[in-house]
Amino acid sequence: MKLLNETELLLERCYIDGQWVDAPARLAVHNPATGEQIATVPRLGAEETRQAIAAAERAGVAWRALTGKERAGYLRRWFDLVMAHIDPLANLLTAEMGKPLSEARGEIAYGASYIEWFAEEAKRIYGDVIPATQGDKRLLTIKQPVGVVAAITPWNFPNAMLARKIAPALAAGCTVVAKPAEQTPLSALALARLAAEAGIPPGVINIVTGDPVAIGGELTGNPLVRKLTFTGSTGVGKLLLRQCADTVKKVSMELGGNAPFIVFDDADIDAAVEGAMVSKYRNTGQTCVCANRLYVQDGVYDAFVAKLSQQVAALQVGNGMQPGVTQGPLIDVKALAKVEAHIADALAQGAKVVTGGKPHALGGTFFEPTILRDVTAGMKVAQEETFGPVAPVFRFRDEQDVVVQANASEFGLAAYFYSRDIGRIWRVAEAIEAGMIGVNTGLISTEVAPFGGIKQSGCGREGSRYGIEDYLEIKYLCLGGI
Ligand SMILES: NC(=O)c1ccc[n+]([C@@H]2O[C@H](COP(=O)([O-])OP(=O)(O)OC[C@H]3O[C@@H](n4cnc5c(N)ncnc54)[C@H](O)[C@@H]3O)[C@@H](O)[C@H]2O)c1
Ligand SMILES: O=C[C@H](O)CS(=O)(=O)O
Repeated sequence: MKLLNETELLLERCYIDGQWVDAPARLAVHNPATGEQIATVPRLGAEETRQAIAAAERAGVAWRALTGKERAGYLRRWFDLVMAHIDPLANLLTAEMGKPLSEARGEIAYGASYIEWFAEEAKRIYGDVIPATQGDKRLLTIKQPVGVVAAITPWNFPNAMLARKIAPALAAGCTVVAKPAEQTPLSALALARLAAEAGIPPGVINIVTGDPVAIGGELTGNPLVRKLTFTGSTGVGKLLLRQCADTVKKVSMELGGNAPFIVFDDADIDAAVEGAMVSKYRNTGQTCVCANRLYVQDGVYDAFVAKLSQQVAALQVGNGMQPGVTQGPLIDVKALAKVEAHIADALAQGAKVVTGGKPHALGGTFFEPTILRDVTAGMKVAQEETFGPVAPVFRFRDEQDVVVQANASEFGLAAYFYSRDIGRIWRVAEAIEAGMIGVNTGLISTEVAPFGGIKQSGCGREGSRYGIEDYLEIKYLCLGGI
């Protein structure tokens, strides 16, 4: 296997129809830890997107004609190449997004696990033979690829969110035109470089960087695109849903979250603190499944806050490339301003800072890991996704009270709770309105389980044996005259 170095994986051109495409108009890519410009990529628009869609349409003819096993072979080689390049890919990811290198390596392996998973699922796309109701008929179904898929992805997991979309699409026989977030295009371009190295034919994967509105307008309006898969904020998701309506596209939406994290008085408090740390502060609190609201029963509230505070104090804030750093910078000044606004709003309504609460002494977009106590439902930290290292800790009285509080959100992506009472575990797991629930754990994401939300956190599922269905159409065949 030929290994590419970091320079070969740092692409500053788009990938369309197997060609690396340049353009004079540029988008700058910055390292959020230092503010330095690390690269520029083409600022493309609707015309180049049209060309990419046409290329995907052309490539789809041969790609869908392959057997599932043949497509699996390509995906397997791509997986092997991604894992063989985990170090340069992680360096690129940390440079453009800021997360600590250890988390970046974890993300590369996590994204690759979806490629591996769907390399296997590609061989298991089954139809049905249906018992006919008339003697001269034979009924069956077959599953066929949707066609050209548009993928739009966020900056917080620039590798894994794209792999989680391209892998099932290609496994199903679809082709893809993807637009990564303008803050973090390099991971997507590096993935495409390795896909080309794996022999995935030109036009099967296309990466377009540039003006999100112009590119998104073409991806959602072009009738050749038969499906949109989006991961990002609920606001943008709603806009894209509306834009897809005119051509009635299939859609998958992985949107915002506001996860409740509940600690009952019968919980293992040390385990709950450990779970809160990973759920709240992973990726510096910039994940869609982060604990956004921590609810602790009255009897263990003070003990939990004290233990959590000790753990938070041990977090190391800094440049993600430095050994030992566990909290990187926020992605940009807009994200920093939102965190500050949420804290100011909470303090104005009576909350107290237990630890942190202000921008870090390092400056830039670094922020002190924060715990707030005595918070209430009317605060922004309860109603909105903070998307930063802030843990607001709410009190609650009893099971019924906390389920009502937890469900008082338009979001329903992830939720977590800690209890050692099996009856309570079943009652609360069935009552909480979320697509995914962690019970006595703060880390739930895996390629083998269905990832996705309900309510305004989205529709569809990624990963698991369900994830490929969103890229397939079921065709019913009725054979008469038998
Ligand atoms: N549910 C999930 O799996 C999941 C995963 C990661 C992030 N998210 C959510 O994403 C949000 C943070 O990511 P973000 O700030 O990148 O979200 P965002 O919605 O601002 O951007 C996401 C993507 O949409 C693009 N975009 C923005 N406006 C667009 C438009 N008008 N037309 C077309 N494309 C457009 C952006 O360029 C980016 O590529 C949070 O709300 C987080 O919860 C959800
Ligand atoms: O932020 C969104 C990601 O989906 C988080 S996870 O890595 O899949 O848990």
